[in-house]
Amino acid sequence: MGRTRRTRIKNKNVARDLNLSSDRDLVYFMQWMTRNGWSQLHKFQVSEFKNTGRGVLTKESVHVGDSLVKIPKKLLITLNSVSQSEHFTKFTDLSNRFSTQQLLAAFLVFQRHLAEKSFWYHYINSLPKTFPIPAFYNFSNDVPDFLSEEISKMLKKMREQYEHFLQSINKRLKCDHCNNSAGSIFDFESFKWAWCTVNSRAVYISPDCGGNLKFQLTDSNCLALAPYLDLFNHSNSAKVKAAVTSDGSYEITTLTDCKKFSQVFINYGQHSNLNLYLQYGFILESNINDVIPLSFPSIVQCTKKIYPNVLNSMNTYVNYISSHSLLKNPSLNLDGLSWSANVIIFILISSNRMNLKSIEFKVYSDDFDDEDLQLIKEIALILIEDKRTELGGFVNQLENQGGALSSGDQLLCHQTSINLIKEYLSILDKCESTFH
Ligand SMILES: C[S@@+](CC[C@H](N)C(=O)[O-])C[C@H]1O[C@@H](n2cnc3c(N)ncnc32)[C@H](O)[C@@H]1O
Repeated sequence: MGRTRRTRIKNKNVARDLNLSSDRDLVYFMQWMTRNGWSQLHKFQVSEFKNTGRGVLTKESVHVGDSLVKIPKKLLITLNSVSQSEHFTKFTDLSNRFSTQQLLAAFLVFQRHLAEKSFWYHYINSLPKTFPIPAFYNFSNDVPDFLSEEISKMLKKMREQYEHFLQSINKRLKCDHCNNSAGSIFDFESFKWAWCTVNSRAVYISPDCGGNLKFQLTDSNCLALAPYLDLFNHSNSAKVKAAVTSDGSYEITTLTDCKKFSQVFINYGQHSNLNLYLQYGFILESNINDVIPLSFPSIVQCTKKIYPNVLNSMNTYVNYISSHSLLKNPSLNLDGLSWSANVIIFILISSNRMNLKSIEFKVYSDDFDDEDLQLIKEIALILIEDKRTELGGFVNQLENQGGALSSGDQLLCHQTSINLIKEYLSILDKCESTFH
């Protein structure tokens, strides 16, 4: 192959991303950051990537130990910023207790409504208008139960925080800026946008960094929005260190190298795909942190296929399982069964052959003999086959629904739910292979 053609093919693979540095909102945003004490530490360029959407590309090599970003204290939105805003605090009844996320979200709603009058105007303009997060689209009716339960929980939390905030403000009080009432400024749609912004973009800070607060909190004050840092996407292979420097800046140092002209990732933490989907609206292929959650009834149902009487003699054992938190997060994963799934199956199949003391001894000494392991394996293979059938059905059902959706992020959210389940199917194959 000639050199020119080889180069062209190589470039085709790397150069699919779109340079966003001349995007008007981003230009104003960077200018505002610079005016307020921020400076670019590397030749970074905000770009649109084919697989991950908007993120940060580096035009030079970045090495272990390099600082990626340093966001000045003045540009961080913390509860201290919220506390200091008299415009905002005058609406709220300070005898109430709030959560950090609730206050940051409400503050963002208020700042967005101030438009050009807000110090954060250019930051707010740089934020996405919609999110490919299932709770943002109220997807809970169109997806399998295990997903809709999680989405409903998230929606419920968001709703409750909104309702509670609304009850804690003087709704009739007029805003000095626009003369509208507080009740009309803090509408649910704006709150939902702000809540999803905080949920998918806030970083953890030490509670001490928040300063003196006017508010009483229901949690520890440990979240902040960090403009520009929140343009970095996540990868499991990225390793970073976060620290608040002596001048109060929020600094991220990379513990992995980044090649010239590649995307610079940070790490949001060790999340399963379900968690990534619910909180951030994306999933990772072959995610090492991924697991397929199992419900206790589904384990019992599969066990009954070989041991039909299993539940009849089991009240003591079920109590034992519940009281020892063994029901916590049973799952299938790339290495087989999680510890709790293993133990639940073992207890279920042993209830007719052993007394509780012997079972307990085996569970806590992890002393399963070949016969035990063979019996557990038989149930595990049934569980895997059942899950495969169930998940295959969900994929078909979701693929048939896709046509009715129109908006970009809504479609993306729908496609991600299909990809999540397809990833589960591939985990099942790997999980099964550990038993052969
Ligand atoms: C902190 S923001 C990162 C910047 C964001 N992409 C933007 O355009 O502003 C987090 C959001 O970025 C997206 N994201 C982050 N990492 C991703 C990844 N590896 N693949 C796909 N989307 C990702 C998700 O939409 C997530 O909710």
